[in-house]
Amino acid sequence: MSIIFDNVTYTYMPGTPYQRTAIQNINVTIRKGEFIGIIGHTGSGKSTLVQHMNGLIAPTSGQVTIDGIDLKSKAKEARDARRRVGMVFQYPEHQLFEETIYQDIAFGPKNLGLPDEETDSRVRRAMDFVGLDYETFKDRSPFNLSGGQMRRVAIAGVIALEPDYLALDEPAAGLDPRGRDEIFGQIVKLHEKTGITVILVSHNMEDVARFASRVLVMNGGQISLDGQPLEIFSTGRQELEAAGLAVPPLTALVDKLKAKGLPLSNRHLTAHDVASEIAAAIRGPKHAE
Ligand SMILES: Nc1ncnc2c1ncn2[C@@H]1O[C@H](COP(=O)(O)OP(=O)(O)OP(=O)(O)O)[C@@H](O)[C@H]1O
Repeated sequence: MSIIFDNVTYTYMPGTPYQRTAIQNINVTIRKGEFIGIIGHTGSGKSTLVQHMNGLIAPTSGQVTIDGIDLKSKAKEARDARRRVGMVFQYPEHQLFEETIYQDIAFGPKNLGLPDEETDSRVRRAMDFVGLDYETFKDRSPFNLSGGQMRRVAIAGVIALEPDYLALDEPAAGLDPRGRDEIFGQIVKLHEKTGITVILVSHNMEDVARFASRVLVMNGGQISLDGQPLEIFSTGRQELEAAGLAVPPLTALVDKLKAKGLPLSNRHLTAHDVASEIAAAIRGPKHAE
């Protein structure tokens, strides 16, 4: 069970003066249950890559398959496969439009033709996952909420479709630190409880180091690094900098982690330790955790 990119290249507006190849010869397998972070400089191809995952755009050449099904196919099974990937875009709250929070979250399941009872239980489960109390919020307008709450409603709408894969493009963009923590806390909880595969695009290396068990670094439309957070943020440092990404000094961190005898393959310890050390390096010794 996986999403497989087989030699995928995508060119915007081919044959025009504006032609632009955004991703090139991408070969990557996203296995079920992974929590993948995708980082890279502006314009490196992150969004283009992610939009292939639910067939929103189709490769100019190469193939994307989900659980063995070619997404480009017109067959019903390909449509079903595309639905297995929930997509949360930047500022998803801009897509809220119903009068109540309930109606907004129920929109997707209803559109799938699910019976009211099933729709209702999905709305309840989705609200629970994003930490919105059903009775308190169901009849409220989605437009009288804080930025973080609005975003949670939007994410609940995607979760209510019960996808196997969840791709999020900068889900915390524009939120304050509390809002960021809320959103990421809910995503991590969802991942841990349901085993949903998460693909997280972010400019924020701290977030990626904290939550992802695998990191892909995009540079010039290609995947220049693919590995565990500790490898990427330490040994991959030169490549990160070549990709225009500023990385806090980590040599000391790596030595420290090695001295602690942390198993480099332990994803929780590794990712969490890297994150808190990065946070400490950024904030300075005064606020070190
Ligand atoms: N709709 C489009 N039409 C033409 N070119 C596009 C389009 N969308 C993206 N591009 C170009 O494709 C390349 C990759 O863009 P993409 O949005 O995938 O990068 P990104 O890494 O997600 O960037 P950001 O971090 O700014 O969101 C860029 O050069 C961009 O200008």
